[in-house]
Amino acid sequence: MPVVGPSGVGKDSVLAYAATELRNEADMVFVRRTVTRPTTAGGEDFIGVTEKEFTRLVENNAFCLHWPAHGLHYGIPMSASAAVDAGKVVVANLSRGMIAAARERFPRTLPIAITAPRAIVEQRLRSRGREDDASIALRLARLDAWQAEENDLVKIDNSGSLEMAGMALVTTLRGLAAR
Ligand SMILES: Nc1ncnc2c1ncn2[C@@H]1O[C@H](COP(=O)(O)OP(=O)(O)O)[C@@H](O)[C@H]1O
Ligand SMILES: O=P(O)(O)OC[C@H]1O[C@H](OP(=O)(O)OP(=O)(O)O)[C@H](O)[C@@H]1O
Repeated sequence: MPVVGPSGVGKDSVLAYAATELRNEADMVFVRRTVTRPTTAGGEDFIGVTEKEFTRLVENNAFCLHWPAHGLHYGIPMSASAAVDAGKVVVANLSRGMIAAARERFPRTLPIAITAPRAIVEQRLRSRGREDDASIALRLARLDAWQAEENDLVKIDNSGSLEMAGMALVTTLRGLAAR
């Protein structure tokens, strides 16, 4: 299931909360993304590769979905596709622009949109401290890149505590696993 929303809204934090809460549930898989960012950058648990390595992985069909955004490349490993085939609920931080591709490849896709007002997103990007001003500007420029179709997704408000949004994601995922 794609977890989407603008950079800085809290997708990785909410995902990490849910992953911890659901760690003993064998039918849930939280995907580790491959990103062209140094592994030392911190934040989400990701596989850091160079641009060259990423291109090689694309050529070798190592990703079921991949996309560029704010100067980086992001990939979802093919193992995620195998987990979907095995009937697991597979959860990954995705670009909003990849929802259509995800739906095409995985018909049961239900996007989960994490939301918060602009001022909160901006403040979170700054306090995260991982990006410089230029990188933050690229992320803020994409804030309104996409408007959710109300019927086609689940929305989770992350303007309050992480626990509230995290538990909302846990409840949503448990509901999907029970379908
Ligand atoms: N509910 C919350 N309350 C306070 N801070 C939050 C909350 N959710 C996320 N954050 C903080 O906001 C920043 C951006 O969150 P992150 O999970 O990296 O966002 P994204 O994955 O959407 O880019 C991080 O520093 C994180 O600790
Ligand atoms: O097309 P968009 O919906 O704007 O998304 C662009 C990228 O930003 C999001 O990642 P994330 O927020 O994790 O990026 P960051 O950690 O590099 O800021 C999302 O998962 C994409 O990789």
